[in-house]
Amino acid sequence: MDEVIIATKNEGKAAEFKTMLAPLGVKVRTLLDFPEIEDIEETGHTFEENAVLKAEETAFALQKMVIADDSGLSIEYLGGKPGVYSARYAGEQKDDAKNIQKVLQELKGVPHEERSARFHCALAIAAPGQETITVEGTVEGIIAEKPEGMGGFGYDPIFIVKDKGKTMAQLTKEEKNKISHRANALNKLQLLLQHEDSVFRGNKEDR
Ligand SMILES: O=c1[nH]c(=O)c2ncn([C@@H]3O[C@H](COP(=O)(O)OP(=O)(O)OP(=O)(O)O)[C@@H](O)[C@H]3O)c2[nH]1
Ligand SMILES: [Mg+2]
Repeated sequence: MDEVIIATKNEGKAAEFKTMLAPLGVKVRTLLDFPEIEDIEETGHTFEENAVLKAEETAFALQKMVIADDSGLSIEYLGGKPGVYSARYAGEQKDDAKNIQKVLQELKGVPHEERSARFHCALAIAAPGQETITVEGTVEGIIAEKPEGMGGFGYDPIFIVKDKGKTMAQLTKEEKNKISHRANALNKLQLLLQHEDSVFRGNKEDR
């Protein structure tokens, strides 16, 4: 494999995949390099369903193997919201600052011990004529009272990583890319792809 296509238009995700895949020496391209591919409607009810939709539609359109990422934040107190609606939680225009404000407003006055949250990342790898494979990674956290830190993207400034006591946006890129939901999912996928021949033979029973 000398090239990987990530079916995302999210610049934050694209940058993280490029950094995390750099040690493999493969060229990483994203949908930012294929502007002709239109937005894919994310009609699934789970991160996994949406990752599969994005991966399969893009693999079909490009006739190549692609990886898609569907990810988001689940907050226990909000019954799992914003969940699969994370990108557009505060409105159709994806706006990270407005999404953060909406979450903080909804958690106003909620005590620290009831602010548990989890980031999810579902990855799907699809190729024309082959069975799609999915993996999921998570990381546990607590929603902060106010945004802290300048790194990352999305909800990172309000997500205190449980094991670090800092927000995801206060971690260095290297630290985030070691412990993030996306890093966990990608590690699982890499383990599977080490057996690429059998995985891509196309039959689950073979694995
Ligand atoms: O603080 C964060 N740190 C992260 O590491 C992270 N990963 C995902 N998210 C949030 O979840 C949405 C994904 O939605 P999503 O999977 O549909 O992606 P997207 O619509 O932005 O791009 P695409 O990949 O679909 O093209 C994003 O927009 C973010 O709001 C994150 N927030
Ligand atoms: Mg999306």
